[in-house]
Amino acid sequence: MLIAQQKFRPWNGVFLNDEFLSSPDGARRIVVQMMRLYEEYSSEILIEAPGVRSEKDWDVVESLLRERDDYLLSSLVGRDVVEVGDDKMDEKQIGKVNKVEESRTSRDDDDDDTSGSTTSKRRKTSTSESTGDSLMKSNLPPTNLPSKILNQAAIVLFHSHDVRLHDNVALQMASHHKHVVPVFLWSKKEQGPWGVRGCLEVVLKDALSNLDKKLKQYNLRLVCREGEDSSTMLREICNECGAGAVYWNKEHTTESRIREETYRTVLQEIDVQSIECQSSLLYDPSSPSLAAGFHGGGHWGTLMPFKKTCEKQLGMPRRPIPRADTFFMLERMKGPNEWPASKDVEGLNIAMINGNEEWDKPILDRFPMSEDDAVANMNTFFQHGFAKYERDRSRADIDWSTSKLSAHLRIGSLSPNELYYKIEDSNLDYNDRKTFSRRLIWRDLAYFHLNSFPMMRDTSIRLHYEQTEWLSGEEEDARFNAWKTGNTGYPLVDSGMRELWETGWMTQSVRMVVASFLVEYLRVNWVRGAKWFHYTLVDADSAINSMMWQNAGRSGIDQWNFIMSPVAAWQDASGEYTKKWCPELSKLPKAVLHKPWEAPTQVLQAAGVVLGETYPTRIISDLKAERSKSVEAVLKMRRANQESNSDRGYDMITLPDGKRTVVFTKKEFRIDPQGNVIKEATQSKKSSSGISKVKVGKGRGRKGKKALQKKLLRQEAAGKK
Ligand SMILES: Cc1cc2nc3c(=O)[nH]c(=O)nc-3n(C[C@H](O)[C@H](O)[C@H](O)COP(=O)(O)OP(=O)(O)OC[C@H]3O[C@@H](n4cnc5c(N)ncnc54)[C@H](O)[C@@H]3O)c2cc1C
Repeated sequence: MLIAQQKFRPWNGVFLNDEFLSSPDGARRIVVQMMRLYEEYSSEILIEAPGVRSEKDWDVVESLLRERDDYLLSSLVGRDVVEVGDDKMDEKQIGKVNKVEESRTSRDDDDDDTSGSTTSKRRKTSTSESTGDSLMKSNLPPTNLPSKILNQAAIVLFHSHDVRLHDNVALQMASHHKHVVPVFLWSKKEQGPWGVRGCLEVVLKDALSNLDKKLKQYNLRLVCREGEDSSTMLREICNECGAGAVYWNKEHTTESRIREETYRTVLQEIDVQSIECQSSLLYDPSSPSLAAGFHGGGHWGTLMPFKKTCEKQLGMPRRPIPRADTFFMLERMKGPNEWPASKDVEGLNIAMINGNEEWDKPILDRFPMSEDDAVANMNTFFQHGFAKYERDRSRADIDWSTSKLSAHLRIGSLSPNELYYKIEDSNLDYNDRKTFSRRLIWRDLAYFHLNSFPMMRDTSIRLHYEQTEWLSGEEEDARFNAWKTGNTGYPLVDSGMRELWETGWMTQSVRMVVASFLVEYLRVNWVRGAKWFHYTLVDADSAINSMMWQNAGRSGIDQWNFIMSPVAAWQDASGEYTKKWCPELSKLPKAVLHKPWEAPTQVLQAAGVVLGETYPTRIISDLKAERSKSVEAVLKMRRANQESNSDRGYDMITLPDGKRTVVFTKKEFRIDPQGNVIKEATQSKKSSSGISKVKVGKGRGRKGKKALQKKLLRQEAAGKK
């Protein structure tokens, strides 16, 4: 009717060409073309109210917007898109589960780490924020559901790794539906020992509450349900909303994999699509495939080979969705006509504080958990710490020596892709930014390890290390209790453990000191330390935590090739850190602050310190003797497991595909077939694997030595295949 009216009584000053006036299809084509053009130039479209009066009119507008978006996606992503809204599409083609994988951009150049500056130039040319361009970089796959399903509600599940609206792939994908229902399902029972508990509950609750507030700004909300079994709740909520699809971001943990499998089954039973996305890591940890043996410049599953493999096999990480796009998505998104029943976030049985203790306050004061807080935190770090990260990152006494973004990354209030490209697009020289950038690859690596060894949270990856003898009984309990309460008598260790208890956080270098102390000197099994950390950390992440504890406990893919001294305390060169967390020592001079037992009596008196009264005496005093016992325990276990010993005395482990591989093993643990520690000044003439005689001792530079060691390992790995 409108076309006929415009043909015969056109509005003044409005030109409509013949194609537009020829038919509704012609008009639609022109409108979509114009919308594309606006979108390309980032112009916002205002929809005039008199023209859109009813639900039906609005449906037309939405279908136009979808058509525009799908065109942009198909042309930019450069692949065939199933027409959104094409009901003729055979529904069987859709498949019950649409796995939304990271799409892969091929890179034929090898990103050698040393060539970082050229890489950075190449990356920096591609930072245009124009919508279409960024959609291409973000590589979001188009939704390929027929309009029948798109016209039904989509449920978007939020868990504990993706509590954000921006750069949330599941939410972005679901936004193609007519109605969207954001949902959080909480089952305390399903958490288990490595799920959300302790301090993590505090930050999760705050993040959920802030998410709900933000959604309300867009007339949306977070529907929260609580019960024993989340899949039953999911089924109920799907039925109540008449949902056509459920979207979620995979969490990549051992328990989430089981839960997601149950969801898929339940949804299939009620004929609802499950759409799984990936948004909490740079790469899906099940995607890269590492060959056994000495691989790409390092042992299996270590950082640089992993990074290079990901880049080669999967391309560079996905670019984040531009913030403007998130805004427009939320502006357009509509909730259901009637919202399903929901609990308040505050009413959920998460981090319930009994009594007046308010132990959550210092945690939330330090780590407020909204998306805005995450961005503010990130920006402050980039202003004050980023440029000095290479130099200061081990210092616990310098503010912003590290980013303190771990809780946001863990809960997902900050997208790792956003942080990654904030680093990569910065003006900082490659050598000044590379370590910080690699921290995000470490995160991914931890999930790769967990994906490969699901039992690693409490069982040694080097399985034979399960036989290591640790301290036991009352002595073990006494040492462990002193450690966890910050009463070991070693000020740096106690400062770290007190900071952890009070605020849920410690910088990495102090985490290493306390972990090393527990394992190497107190001789307590690393699993107890890992459990305590998991309970007390704001960033408790069962993949990263166990990777680090396994390495500290020597049974991981890596072994720390150093021992952190509890006394040297270069992490607290000024002493301010210890003075803050052990205030009873604050009047001690710096020279004895980290070893008060060495202070003369008058110095202690002047500082008001009475060891054993105002501050504990040392729980162990002969550090050297304790360390020797630790080394002896490992050697004893290794001697009893010669079949896991390579020709050069390295540990061998079995990979998930059944292949055996060599993993780095500290020199002090390398033994020959007779069980003697290998003294490695000169390699033996020719080992059974055919390694030729090479001098690796004196007379070669550090680089030369490293190169030779690599060569030997390569030869060895080749021999083992
Ligand atoms: C024994 C031990 C246990 C740990 N447990 C956890 C844990 O449960 N959760 C956790 O997030 N980190 C853990 N870490 C790693 C690291 O200590 C923290 O990520 C870091 O201290 C957080 O502070 P930040 O955000 O200022 O880090 P930054 O130095 O600013 O690093 C930026 C981000 O990179 C990631 N990252 C940094 N270091 C590592 C690492 N070694 N491995 C993987 N990712 C890393 C984190 O997400 C971090 O937020 C552990 C380290 C040790 C030694």
